[in-house]
Amino acid sequence: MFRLLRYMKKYWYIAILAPIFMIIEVGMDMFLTKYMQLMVDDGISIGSMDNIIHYGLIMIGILVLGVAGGMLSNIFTNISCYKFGNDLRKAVFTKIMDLSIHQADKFKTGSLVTRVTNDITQIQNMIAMCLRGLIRSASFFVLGIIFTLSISKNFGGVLLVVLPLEIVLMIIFMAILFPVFKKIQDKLDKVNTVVLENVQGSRVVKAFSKEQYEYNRFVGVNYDYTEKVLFVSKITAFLSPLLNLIVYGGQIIIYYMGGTVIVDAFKNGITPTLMVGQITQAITYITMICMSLLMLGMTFTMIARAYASASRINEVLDEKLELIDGNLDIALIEDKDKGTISFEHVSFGYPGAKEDILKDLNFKVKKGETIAVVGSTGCGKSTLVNLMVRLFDTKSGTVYINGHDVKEYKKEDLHKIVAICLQKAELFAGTIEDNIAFGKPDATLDEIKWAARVAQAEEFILGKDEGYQEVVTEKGTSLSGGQKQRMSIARAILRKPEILIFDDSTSALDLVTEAKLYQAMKADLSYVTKIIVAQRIATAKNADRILVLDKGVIESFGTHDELMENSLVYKDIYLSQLKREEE
Ligand SMILES: Nc1ncnc2c1ncn2[C@@H]1O[C@H](COP(=O)(O)OP(=O)(O)OP(=O)(O)O)[C@@H](O)[C@H]1O
Repeated sequence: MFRLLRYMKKYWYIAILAPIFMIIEVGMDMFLTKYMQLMVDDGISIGSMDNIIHYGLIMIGILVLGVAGGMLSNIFTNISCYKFGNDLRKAVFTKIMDLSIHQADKFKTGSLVTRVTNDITQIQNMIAMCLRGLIRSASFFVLGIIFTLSISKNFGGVLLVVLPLEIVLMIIFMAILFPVFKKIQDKLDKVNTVVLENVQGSRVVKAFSKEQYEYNRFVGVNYDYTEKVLFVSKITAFLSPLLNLIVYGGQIIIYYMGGTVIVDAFKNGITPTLMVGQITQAITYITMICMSLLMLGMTFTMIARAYASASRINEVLDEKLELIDGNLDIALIEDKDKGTISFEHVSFGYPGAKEDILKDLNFKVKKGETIAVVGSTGCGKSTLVNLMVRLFDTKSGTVYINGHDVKEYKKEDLHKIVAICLQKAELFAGTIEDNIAFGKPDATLDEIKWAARVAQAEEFILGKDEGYQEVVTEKGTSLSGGQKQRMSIARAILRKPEILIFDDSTSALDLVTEAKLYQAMKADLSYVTKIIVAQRIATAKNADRILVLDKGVIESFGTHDELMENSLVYKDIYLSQLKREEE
């Protein structure tokens, strides 16, 4: 956990002011109690109005200083803690963005959300508690003991009984509670995971009428989480009254001891060594000491909870990045290599899978060529193109883009050269213009319109009430599947990459629109190398060459006519689709 405190380093000068002002507040509280005693014993008891006014004015001054100290302490605590939380959240988020897809899958989305939000809040609260509460409680505790003993050494005996009892009680409670904190965070992960899955997949849930099933799943994980949290609150609910019992016990003993001294003095006609005000003062201190011990206990509970959260955050921060950027200067890429792709002995398998999905692939693509990738579903087409944008690294062999191993590139540079349009069109909350300009925020409206025109999106965009300014939701519910695909195509085109990849990105377009799209791309993007993953032979047929994947290997690679002659797999797919169309 201490490692995470490095994010506090920048704000140490603000953080240090919080306990300083807190000590002022505590000091003033102590003095206030002292002046209350003087007010009783040296003012009210002897009927001196002058002393009452004198002590009253001092008490007002002390109060003002105490309140100011408390307020400033709160302000500095909050500033430093929120800034710490902000920086830590940024660091964890950045790390999450750098994780490979396998690594993100390993943590699960719901758990990553809990870590960035709730876990960081736990640490933030713990630091606030330490800056304010720990210093406050520790000061009250130490000063309380000193002030109590300064009234009468005999009260030390009361502390010797009360404090060990309280400490033992708290140790028992902590031992019960500490192991539960990690479990609470894990249960919260599960709640977040189910919520996220349902928000992301709400259409599927509705389409399959699985609302009740999903509701039951949510109720299950929510119940588990609530059970754990309730367990902690039930235990804590016992702690407070039990501690109060000990405090009241201590107060009764003090009343008894103090009362005995005063009564004995009256009986013997001598001046008592203790005054009424001092007994009240001792009672206040004993309560203060016990309460501060309770607060210390609470602080340790928060430290334990934050410790569990910190280890979950460190798991993310310590995750060794799989995809480390290279340092290639893309300005040095030779013109003859631009727009080329080459796979040399490339094999790839997903972690944990028994067999490789891609086995020893070798092929080259020239600048400006249009290559279609076909094959049965699940044969590895998306995996193949994902290797070109380095969403994963190969298990063996090398993928060359523009003549350089993809590992040599900085991710940002590689994605300037290669743009991919993923199978599932993802939109973000914002206008149509924002969504198209996502990959090139400085694009002019003319460029955006050009990209939309090539992507065959202009017509439907202009049909919207607000045109390019029409607001779409994150899930793009106001757009059809084909419209979303065309926006996502426009987004990739706008970047004017050297290599453009469509991963089954036109599956929702009718054949006429698809043909128009490829025609427009041929006219406006002839210099761009295009890789088109396609299910439909009608899409693949017009490509310069077609790569047929089968059982992880390249079954054949050639033009439509060549493949119709030489490739059994291609011919099979072609004939089955033709038959389906005829039927
Ligand atoms: N993240 C992953 N982890 C483990 N296995 C995966 C992962 N992604 C895909 N696979 C598996 O790898 C294989 C190839 O998947 P891929 O998506 O590349 O196939 P595809 O040919 O594009 O399929 P489709 O035509 O249906 O889109 C499939 O068997 C799939 O189950």
